[in-house]
Formats: sequence, C-alpha cells, structure tokens
Amino acid sequence: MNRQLILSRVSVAFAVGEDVHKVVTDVNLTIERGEWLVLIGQNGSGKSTLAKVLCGLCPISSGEVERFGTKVQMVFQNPEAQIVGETVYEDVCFGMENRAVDPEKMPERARIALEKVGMSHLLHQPVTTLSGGQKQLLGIAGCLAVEADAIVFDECTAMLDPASRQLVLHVAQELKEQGKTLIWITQWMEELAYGDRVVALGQGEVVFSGAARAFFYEGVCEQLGFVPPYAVQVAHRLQEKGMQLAGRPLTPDELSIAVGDLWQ
Ligand SMILES: Nc1ncnc2c1ncn2[C@@H]1O[C@H](COP(=O)(O)OP(=O)(O)OP(=O)(O)O)[C@@H](O)[C@H]1O
Repeated sequence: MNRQLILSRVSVAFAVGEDVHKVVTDVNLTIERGEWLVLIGQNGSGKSTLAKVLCGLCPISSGEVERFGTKVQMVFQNPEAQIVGETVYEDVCFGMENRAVDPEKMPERARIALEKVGMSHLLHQPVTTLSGGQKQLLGIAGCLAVEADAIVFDECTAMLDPASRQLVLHVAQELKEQGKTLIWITQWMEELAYGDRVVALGQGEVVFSGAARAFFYEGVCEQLGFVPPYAVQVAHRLQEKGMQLAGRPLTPDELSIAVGDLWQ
C-alpha cells in the first residue's frame, strides 16, 4: 500500500442565503499512488466539489485532507475554459510561470510535457487552431509541466467527439503506465473499464467503492440509476438467455472473447 491522498470524514457545505447546503458529507477516501480512480455520480452529487477538494481549490467545512506532498492538478470539462496562452508553448508555460519555475528550465519542461501528450510538433501553433481534443491534451501537458503527481480529469472527455475522446484516453493510459495517479470523473460508463476502481457519489456521500466488474455485475449500476455500457447490456441479455459467459466482460473485446469461448 502506498497511500497518496487521504480524505478523512471530509465535508463541504456552502452558505446559500440563510441556509447551509451540504454538498459533500463525511467522505472517507484513500487513493493509492499510481491508481486510476474513476469517480462517478449523478449531476449535483458533489463530484466537482470533491475534485476541487483534492486539488486544494475548495475549502472543507470539516474533516482532514492528507496529500503527503502530492502535487494535484486538474483538467477541466470545457477545453476553452483552461486555455490562456496564445500559442501552445505560451499556454504550457503559464502554469510554470505561476509556480515560479526557473525560466531557464521552462523550454525543456514544456518540450517534455508536450512530447508526452504527442504535441511537441505543435509548439508554436496558435491555440485557436487546436481541436477540442488537442486543447484537452494541452491541459494535460500543463499539469505535467508543473510536475503533477496526480491529475484530476473533471469530465474532460464530455465535450469531445469519439476520436478525440480516444486520444485523451490513450494519453491517460500512458500516464498511468508512467506511474501518475489519475482521478477520472465521467458520465461515460464505458470509461469505467479503464480504471482500477470505481467510486460513486450519491448526494455527496460515497455510495459505492469497488471494481467496475462488481459495479456492473452485482446490480449496483442500475440501483444507482446508471445505464451499463452496451457490451455489459449484451452480456446481461445473453446470461438471461441461459448462456454462461466466462468472466464479466466490460468491453466489446472482452465480450467477443467470452462469446467465442462458448463455442469451444
Ligand atoms: N460555490 C458553491 N456555492 C453553493 N453551492 C454550490 C457551490 N458549488 C457547488 N454547489 C452545489 O453543490 C452541489 C454539487 O455540485 P458539484 O458541481 O460538485 O456536483 P457534480 O456532481 O460535479 O455535478 P455535475 O455532474 O452537474 O457537474 C450542486 O447542487 C451545486 O449547485
């Protein structure tokens, strides 16, 4: 066990007029170094608030957050909202400037960060010419340039077309292989298969923490009001028809292997 981020009984409440609106309630969450945690929940369940707590961008009302020196950075849903530079290079340097990185070190750090997201050839490209997916990759490069250990992706694929989504997911997989910790917030049930663990929030509380296979095959998904991905739906139908599939397929590839095994 190599704990990197620990939330202990964390609550967040906002004052709304005379009232206090509790949006995160007594959340206990331990995130391991190098873990890919997928955070899901219905609209308003507190995902973004929790994401901001992890990044230190939102004060907590009670509880404790331990970061063990971890630098946590965030990539936001709207690619437009996080671009500040006029060129790719300017943009990736922005975060470093804010953190007083030695200007002499910036070009090399920017080059390495952009290389990791496959954009080093676009160094002097105006940001206005980038696709939505490239803008998200630039956001990721910004996190890498400031040497983030953990990155929170707050529905960063929500506004992307399928090809751009795949591109961003591919880069995220590479970051995971390089040992980064990923906190991946999403509404896309297909994306749960990429993570090591799923945590579901319901009205600010953790209502599930476990493997994606348990989430989809032990009734939790439907109970919490989500619709399973197509491959899981097909597996459920086949099982209802009496076909005993090996394993608990999450993806079309896994499903085709499980179905293929039936004929052997
Ligand atoms: N600064 C604030 N002041 C008051 N209420 C807030 C504030 N920030 C968030 N909220 C409320 O907290 C609740 C949780 O919001 P949050 O954005 O964390 O949820 P979410 O699960 O990320 O939702 P979505 O999927 O719609 O992005 C919402 O009801 C929201 O209106």
